[in-house]
Amino acid sequence: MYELHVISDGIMTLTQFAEIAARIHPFVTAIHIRERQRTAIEIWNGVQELLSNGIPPEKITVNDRLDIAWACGIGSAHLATHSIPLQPLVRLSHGLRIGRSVHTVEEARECATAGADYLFFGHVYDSESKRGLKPRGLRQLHEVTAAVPIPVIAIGGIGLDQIDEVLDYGAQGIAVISSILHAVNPVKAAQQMTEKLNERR
Ligand SMILES: Cc1nc(C(=O)O)sc1CCOP(=O)(O)O
Repeated sequence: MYELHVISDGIMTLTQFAEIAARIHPFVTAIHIRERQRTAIEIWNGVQELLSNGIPPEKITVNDRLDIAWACGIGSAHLATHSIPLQPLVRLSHGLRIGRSVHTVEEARECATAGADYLFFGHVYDSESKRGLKPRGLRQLHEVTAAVPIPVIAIGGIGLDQIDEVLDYGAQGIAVISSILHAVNPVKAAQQMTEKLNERR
């Protein structure tokens, strides 16, 4: 089953994000709070808003903060290149699904060996979030997917029209910010993407 991850944009409030999440969660695999500028208690409160809006805990992910994931009893945590190393965390994961963003084949191999459950690879296409940085492209996506035995989720500039292509290049799903959160109708966008992913199941 191909995965659809939706990530907070770091711009809207977490209350606004939780309102959108409440409407789109039936169509998505994971809802990520990725808010580098926010404090632990703000992220904690964001998770509580997601939970009280009816998002199942197993669909909620926080970036970089395994402590918050553990304390809130949610399903997963997602680490970045600047996060602490995976290996000691994996030993302590207590059933948490742990993802990791990677940007090279080498990093992908290292993180898979260290015990990551899945990877994000990007940015595949031009992305507003990575303005001025050259996208890594489909060929490198394919190299990463071929190099590791765990699911690789494509990220960066992905909308409905890119889904077929990234799956053709080996991605096991997609992760998005703008094509759902900034869509005129986020529910319709999430629904269309899920339908497209399910067609390819
Ligand atoms: C959060 C993030 N991480 C990336 C990476 O390459 O690791 S690209 C990205 C931004 C994704 O936003 P959009 O779907 O709007 O392009």
